[in-house]
Amino acid sequence: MDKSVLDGYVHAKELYAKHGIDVDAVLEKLAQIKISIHCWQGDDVQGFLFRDKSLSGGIAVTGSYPGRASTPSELRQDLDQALSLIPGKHKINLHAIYADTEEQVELNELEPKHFERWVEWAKEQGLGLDFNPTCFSHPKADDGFTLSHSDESVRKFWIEHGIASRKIGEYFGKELGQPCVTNFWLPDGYKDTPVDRLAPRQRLQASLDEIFAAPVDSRYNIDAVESKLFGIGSESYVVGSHEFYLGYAIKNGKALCLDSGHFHPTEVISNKISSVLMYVDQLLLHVSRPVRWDSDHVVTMDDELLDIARELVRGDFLGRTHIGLDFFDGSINHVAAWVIGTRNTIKALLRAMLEPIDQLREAELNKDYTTRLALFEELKSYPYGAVWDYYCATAGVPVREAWLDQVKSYEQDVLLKRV
Ligand SMILES: C[C@H](O)[C@H](O)[C@@H](O)C(=O)CO
Ligand SMILES: [Mn+2]
Repeated sequence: MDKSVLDGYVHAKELYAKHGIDVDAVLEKLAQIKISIHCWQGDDVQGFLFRDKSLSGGIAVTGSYPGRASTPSELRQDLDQALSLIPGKHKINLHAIYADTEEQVELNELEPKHFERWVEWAKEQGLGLDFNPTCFSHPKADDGFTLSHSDESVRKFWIEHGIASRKIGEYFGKELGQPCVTNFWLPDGYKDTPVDRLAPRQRLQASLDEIFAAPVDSRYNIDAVESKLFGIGSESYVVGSHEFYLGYAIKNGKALCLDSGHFHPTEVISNKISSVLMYVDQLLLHVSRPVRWDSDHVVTMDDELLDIARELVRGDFLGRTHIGLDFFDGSINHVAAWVIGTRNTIKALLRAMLEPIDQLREAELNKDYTTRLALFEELKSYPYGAVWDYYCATAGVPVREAWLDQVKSYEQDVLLKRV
C-alpha cells in the first residue's frame, strides 16, 4: 500500500478515536453492506427481450454515449469492470427484460431457466441478485396502465408477470444463499385529471393481492412496492402513490421502496426513513438524484445522499434496509456512471459511520444545540477521505480517481470497439 495512504489513515484514526470512534471496526461494518447495483444503467434501460421496443412508462434516458451493452454477455462484462473498481461485495439488480435466453418468451411466461446464466455468473463472482417485473416498454403497457388496467385480460397478463417474477426472485435467493428483493414499480396513471381516482387503486390492490397470494418462500424472496408522484404522461395522477403503497406495505407486511426521485422536489426521502421503519419491517431504497424532476441523474455526494446515509446509521436501520441504486445517464460512460454512483453511496455510509453519534445525541438531549451545530460543522472537514482511500486500498480497488484511467482504457479497448 502507498505509504501516504497508510500515513493518512493512521492520522485519521487518531482524530476519530478522540471522539470514541473505532475506525477499524467501522470499516469491518462497512464491508458487510451490500449495494444493489441496477443493471439498467449499463444499456439505457433497453433490456434484451424486446429490442425494437423503446423505453416507455414515463421514464427517460437522455444521451447517446457510445459503447452501451447490447447483449447479456456485454452487460456482465461491463458490470465486471465496474465491480473491479468498487470496494466490497454487492448485488446486481435485474429487470425482467434482461432475461438471458434465445427463446422468444413473453413476460408472463418467464421462468427461472431464462436467468440461469445470470445466476451462474453471480455465483462465480460471489454476488447476490435482486429482481423487478418490467411493467413498461411493452405493447400491453402502451396505454399507460398495467396492473390497474380496466381490461381484465390485460390486467391478468400483468398479474401473471408479477407471479412469474416472484418465482424468479425465489430462485435467485435459493441459488445464491441470500434473499432476492423483488420490487414492483408500475407506471399506471393519467396525463390529465381523472374522474375516478379510486377504481384504478382498487384494481391495483386486487392485482397485488393475487400476485402475493401465489406461494413463494419468504426466506428467499422479499416483496417490495415502489410508489411515484408523477411520470411523463402521468403528470396528474399515479395509481401507485406514496399513500397507496405505504398503506399496502403496512397492511400486507411488504417492504416499502422509497425512490429519492419520486416525491415533490423539496420533499426528501431521508426524512421519511425513520417514520416508515416504525411501521414497516423492511425498507428498499432506490438511491437516485432528481434534478428538477425524476431525472435519474448519477448519485453524487450531495446533502441528501449524506442525510440518507446518516439516517440509516443513526437509526441503526442498516439491517432492515436494502440499498439499491436507480439512475440512468446515457450522456457519460456507462461503466463510469456505475462506479461514481456506487462509490459515492458507500462513501456516504462511511462518512455517516464516522460521526460521534452518542456525543451528538447527548448534546441534543441536553439542549446544547451550540455543541451539536459546532460538531456537525467541524466534522465536515474531518479526514474521512483518508479512511476511504485506505478502505479502497485494502479492498484491492483503485484509490481516489485512479479508477478513471481503467475506465478510459476499457472504453478504448472494449466499449468503442462495439458495433
Ligand atoms: C427501471 C426502474 O424500475 C425504474 O426506474 C423504477 O424503479 C422507477 O424508479 C421509475 O421511475
Ligand atoms: Mn426507482
